[in-house]
Amino acid sequence: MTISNLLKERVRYLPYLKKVKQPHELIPLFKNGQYLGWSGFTGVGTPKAVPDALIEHVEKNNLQGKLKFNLFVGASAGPEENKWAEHDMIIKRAPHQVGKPIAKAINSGQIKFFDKHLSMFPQDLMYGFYTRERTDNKILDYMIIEATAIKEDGSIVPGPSVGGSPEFMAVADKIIVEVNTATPSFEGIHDIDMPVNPPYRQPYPYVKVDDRCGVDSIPLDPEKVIAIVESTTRDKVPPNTPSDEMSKGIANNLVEFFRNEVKHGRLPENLLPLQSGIGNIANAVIEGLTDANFKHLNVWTEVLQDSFLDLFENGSLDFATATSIRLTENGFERAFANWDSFKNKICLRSQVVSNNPEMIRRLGVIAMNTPVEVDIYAHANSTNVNGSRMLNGLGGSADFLRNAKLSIMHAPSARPTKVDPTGISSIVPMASHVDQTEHDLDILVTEQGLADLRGLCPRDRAREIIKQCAHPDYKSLLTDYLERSEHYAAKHGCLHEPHMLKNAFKFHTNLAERGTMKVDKWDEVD
Ligand SMILES: CC(=O)SCCNC(=O)CCNC(=O)[C@H](O)C(C)(C)COP(=O)(O)OP(=O)(O)OC[C@H]1O[C@@H](n2cnc3c(N)ncnc32)[C@H](O)[C@@H]1OP(=O)(O)O
Repeated sequence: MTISNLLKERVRYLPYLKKVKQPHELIPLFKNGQYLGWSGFTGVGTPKAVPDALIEHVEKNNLQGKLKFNLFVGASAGPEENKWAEHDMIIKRAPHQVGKPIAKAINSGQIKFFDKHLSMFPQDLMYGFYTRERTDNKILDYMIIEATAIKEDGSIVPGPSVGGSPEFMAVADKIIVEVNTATPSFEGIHDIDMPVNPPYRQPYPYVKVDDRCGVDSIPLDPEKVIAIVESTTRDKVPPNTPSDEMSKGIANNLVEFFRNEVKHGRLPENLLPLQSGIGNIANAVIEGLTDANFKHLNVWTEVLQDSFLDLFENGSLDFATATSIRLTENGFERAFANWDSFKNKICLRSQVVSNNPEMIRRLGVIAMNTPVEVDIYAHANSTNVNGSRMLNGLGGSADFLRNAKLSIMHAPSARPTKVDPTGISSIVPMASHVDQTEHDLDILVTEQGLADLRGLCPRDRAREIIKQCAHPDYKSLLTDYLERSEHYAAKHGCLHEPHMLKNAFKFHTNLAERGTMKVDKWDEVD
């Protein structure tokens, strides 16, 4: 078959050129029930050509629900996994996903999804934890990895994400490489630690965000590679919602807090390495830091979103390391336009390193993530609306929030429903699902204010959260809940973290029944 010049330029290990195939030629390899690993993290660096060819095959032959896979990706995979969900092609999925179709398939029970700390998922997969039911001793049947180049020794240069690819490749029976010739080569920006299982694992030696001690491509046994496919589709990340008064309010409160920490000597003037989560609010908070005039900032995070480009461009940010650069199309254009200077200021690592508790604690990272809700005692829900509807998954939020020097959660104080513009309070009496505990969180911030929870007992914490962070529509309701709970608990000798269990989820049941968390009255307790 003809091989494009672009592909020949990118594939520098010549024996692979004999393995170049069209995606549809690979269809017979795929059988119902197989275990697949994909590269990618937060919708970038994922394979596209082979997953798309499989969708076409399923559509053409009416195989929906008959050709299904156990699918593992470092984090979310973008439009392809959503199309697979729509075509009922996924049996099991882990550890994180984003998109309405896949969330719908999970919440309808069609896909068996489990979410796991992103620092742990790849190693646990390697341990064979998730394939215990297999009788053939295999872990992954195929790993499909997107590369932006292949070096002379056959090793793989990933694109804008590393994610779990090193571990997935290590345990894959066979590997299919999609070489993306539409995106520039990312050669030189990766620093990859190859997986080693206990008892032989060594400490990660990084003491600064820009340290490099790994390799710049993923080595592999070339015999495992069964096909090279050219891919000509770029990653497509939807635009972020522009920041508004609410997100600017959150950012301002945070900036004031950081300045005060610097003033009191608890943070250096250039702060400490920042981690910022995913989503619109996280993006807007980083936007807010752009105007704050901090200098020589550093970033140790898992995902870089567009707003980090502004921090680089205005000279506030010296260096950023992550496992994924999840830029919008416009963001990638901006990055590629200044690629030569940009690529020296970033480094992409595998997710077991970017999210590693050892590194996060050693570097004193400042972690900032968005919850679904936080309760008055600072237990936070990052994943399940009303305790049961999965949004995206835990992701790396707990990797960072458990181990950071400062663990910060930021959220709007209220969100709208169809019937009430402030129908959902982000502060609730009891979290309907807990991902981050009271033992993890230091700071909670909304556009209303910032609650510093360090060293406070649960009841003081509750008063601080209600006073500083709750929306005015909910302050008196939450105070009423707290005071009634204290009255009830005093009688029963359980005043440490008082609750009225009968009423603890009244906000949530009211929301389900009436579209608002504004409770009319509490159930009697004695
Ligand atoms: C890859 C990584 O792991 S990055 C590291 C951090 N990772 C995480 O924190 C993972 C968990 N967190 C998340 O997935 C996100 O931060 C979220 C979903 C909690 C918030 O995302 P944002 O985009 O900032 O907030 P936003 O307010 O737009 O909410 C997103 C959706 O969740 C819904 N939602 C959020 N909170 C609630 C709530 N309490 N009740 C009902 N719906 C809610 C919103 O209505 C919105 O739904 P829509 O998409 O249908 O409009």
